[in-house]
Amino acid sequence: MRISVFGSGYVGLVSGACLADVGHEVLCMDVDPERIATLRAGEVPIHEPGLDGLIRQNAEAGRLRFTTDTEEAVQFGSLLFIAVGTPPDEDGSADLQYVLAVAESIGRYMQDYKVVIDKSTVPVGTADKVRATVQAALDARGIPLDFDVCSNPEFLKEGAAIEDFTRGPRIVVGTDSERVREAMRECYAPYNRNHDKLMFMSVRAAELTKYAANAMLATKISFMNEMANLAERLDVDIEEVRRGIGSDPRIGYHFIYPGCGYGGSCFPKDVQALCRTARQVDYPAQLLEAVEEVNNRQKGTLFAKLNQALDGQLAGKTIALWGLAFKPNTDDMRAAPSRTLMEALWAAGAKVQAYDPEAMKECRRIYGERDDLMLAGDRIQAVRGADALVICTEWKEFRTVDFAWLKRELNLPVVVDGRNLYEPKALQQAGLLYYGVGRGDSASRCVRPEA
Ligand SMILES: NC(=O)C1=CN([C@@H]2O[C@H](COP(=O)(O)OP(=O)(O)OC[C@H]3O[C@@H](n4cnc5c(N)ncnc54)[C@H](O)[C@@H]3O)[C@@H](O)[C@H]2O)C=CC1
Ligand SMILES: O=C(O)[C@H]1O[C@H](OP(=O)(O)OP(=O)(O)OC[C@H]2O[C@@H](n3ccc(=O)[nH]c3=O)[C@H](O)[C@@H]2O)[C@H](O)[C@@H](O)[C@@H]1O
Repeated sequence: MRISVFGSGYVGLVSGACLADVGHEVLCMDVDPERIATLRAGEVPIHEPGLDGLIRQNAEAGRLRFTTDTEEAVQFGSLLFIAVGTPPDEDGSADLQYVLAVAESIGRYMQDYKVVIDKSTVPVGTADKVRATVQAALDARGIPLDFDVCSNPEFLKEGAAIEDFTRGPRIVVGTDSERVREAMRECYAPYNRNHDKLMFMSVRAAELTKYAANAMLATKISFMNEMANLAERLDVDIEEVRRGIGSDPRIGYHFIYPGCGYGGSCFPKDVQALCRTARQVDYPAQLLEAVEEVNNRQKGTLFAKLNQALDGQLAGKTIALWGLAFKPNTDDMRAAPSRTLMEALWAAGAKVQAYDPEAMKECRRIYGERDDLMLAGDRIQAVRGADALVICTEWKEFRTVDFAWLKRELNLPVVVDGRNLYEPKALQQAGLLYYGVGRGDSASRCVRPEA
């Protein structure tokens, strides 16, 4: 099939490359000329494991192309995927301007029947707005052309995006049209061989399914962070509790890792947008509002622990920071807990020596050159001369540490572990003061972020 993808970010590029890989002819379009030039030069503007190779192979095979030409992209595909950003508006609701700009272009340039597919995460009712926008542009041209709009939300995770796209448990399609059902069956047939993963439903149900999935996962995390904070005050190790509840298949082990709060481009904005939708229909979503509140508080927890460990004497101190990305295997720092921590440390007059395996360039782009930020070449350099160490991201290379070495390097023997990577006893035996999240042995050192 001929497929155009509007928006060549995480979702657009991964979807485009994966669909090309199973034999479709794909044209990825983006309004950012630099991004398209980079892609045409054979480079990938984001860090996503496996994506470089997939793009290269399919571009070389001529199945995957890139353009900034909207008209060409509208006319190329019979399936037009919208995968542009839906950032939060000032009031927290999803900003649909990019989605509707694509819809307007589709109406302006289409010459024959198209299936318009909303892959961006959009509030319930957006497909109607997309349909109205395409129709208005067609009406302005005075051309009666047929088209359908469906919802096909994306559930991939950054860092495992290709695996999630190609082997995800379900493909949700919201439509009431048989013609669309057939087109989507054909599009996803190569991913739908062993058992039928396609789930057809109403457009509005598909739109809400996406928010409900993210809200559920975010709720699990905030719930566990709440339990961790409680465990800390009750002298219980939350890691024992996590294993205890995860073994119940009704609960499961996924998404119950306590930590320094969820970040990324999606959970924070999607929980906020769903709260906003709820308020618009006069239903204050108390649970969701609390999920967000707990998360915001949790993001302050590392600073609070460090501040307490250093008796409020952060001014002039140098803090080593391992992990800048909002999670491992990505360079993405959007809403990352590391940013909340660094900004609080700077405000308190401390310096940061940071290292991340992938996000150094992104950190430099966000914060530029500053006297209170040293970007280290590796984790060892980040620790050298520092007073204390904080871990914000659970990259594999941070899991194994010689604690005796760490004790020798740090001026003060303080380690704040925002991802519970270590066994408290091992650090304590090495003479380090260990602060995890909800760890029994550090229970006496529980800290209220707001304190
Ligand atoms: N990042 C993720 O892991 C996931 C994101 N989503 C959703 O998918 C959507 C896209 O997210 P990302 O790929 O992360 O965004 P992104 O910010 O990485 O990429 C969006 C791209 O769209 C381009 N763009 C903006 N206006 C355009 C237009 N009129 N025509 C063509 N391109 C245009 C931008 O230049 C940018 O390159 C969002 O709604 C997001 O919530 C859904 C699942 C996973
Ligand atoms: O809509 C989206 O964009 C995507 O949002 C999330 O994916 P992503 O944000 O890439 O990353 P996650 O692995 O879900 O992690 C999000 C945040 O939660 C944190 N987290 C995750 C799991 C956990 O147990 N504890 C925890 O604190 C991570 O550290 C990270 O900061 C969802 O997992 C995807 O299914 C969804 O498609």
